Amino acid sequence: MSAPVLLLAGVTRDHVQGGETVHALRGVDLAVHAGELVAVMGPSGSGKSTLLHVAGGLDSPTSGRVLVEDRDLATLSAAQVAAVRRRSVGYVFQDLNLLPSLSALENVSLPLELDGTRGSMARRAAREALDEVGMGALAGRFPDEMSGGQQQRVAIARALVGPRRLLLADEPTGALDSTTGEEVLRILRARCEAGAAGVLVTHEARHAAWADRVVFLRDGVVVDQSGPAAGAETLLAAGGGA
Ligand SMILES: Nc1ncnc2c1ncn2[C@@H]1O[C@H](COP(=O)(O)OP(=O)(O)OP(=O)(O)O)[C@@H](O)[C@H]1O
Repeated sequence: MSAPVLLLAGVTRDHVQGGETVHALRGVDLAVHAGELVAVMGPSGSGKSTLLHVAGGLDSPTSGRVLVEDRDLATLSAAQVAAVRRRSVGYVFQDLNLLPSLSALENVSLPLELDGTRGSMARRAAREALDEVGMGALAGRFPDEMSGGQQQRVAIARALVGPRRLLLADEPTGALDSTTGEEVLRILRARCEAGAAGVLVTHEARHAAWADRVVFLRDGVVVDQSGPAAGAETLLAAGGGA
């Protein structure tokens, strides 16, 4: 089997808060391969967001190794990690963070332009990403001219734009209605089937059902891993759910 797109090996992350140390991750091992969507579930405070931040180079582990496309982030300079984040990693957060003064097309092309891609090429890639999420016709709209669901799709297009191979989604369906939420998951799933590796943090078993595998965290430890829907339901029934 080829090397995983994302590999966490023995990852710990301690946060110091008010003189106390919180062990947010305590020895997590996780490999996510191309074509795979992995759901991460667990009670509030179990370390899900910390895991996603560490996986995407937004935060550094206290110990252990994080490899993205075979590059060990600990061996890279801050500038090199930033380049990995821009080129290889797409984040979808609940908080959309679209820039209000930019159109959908400009919001999506911005990360590429910041990375030095020529304007015309960046806009072409942005158009493709907007088409992929069914927003091509609204490329000229500004965020306040779009519904919440449309804005979320633009945020996803921004995460997908260019050849990113690792998609990290933290409760990406947020406050969306269930139809729009399902559409977001369908897009993530399709991108994984096209060759990306995805990690989806979710509290909902029916969202985890879109994943190939469910990883269950409790107190910063992976307590179980299983197949899709049935696995998530079983784990929740066992009392792990938030
Ligand atoms: N920057 C920080 N400083 C101090 N403690 C933190 C920080 N970030 C997270 N923590 C703590 O680490 C633990 C794990 O937090 P994390 O946000 O990763 O959990 P989570 O599973 O994503 O929770 P939720 O489902 O509520 O979003 C919690 O105890 C949290 O309070």
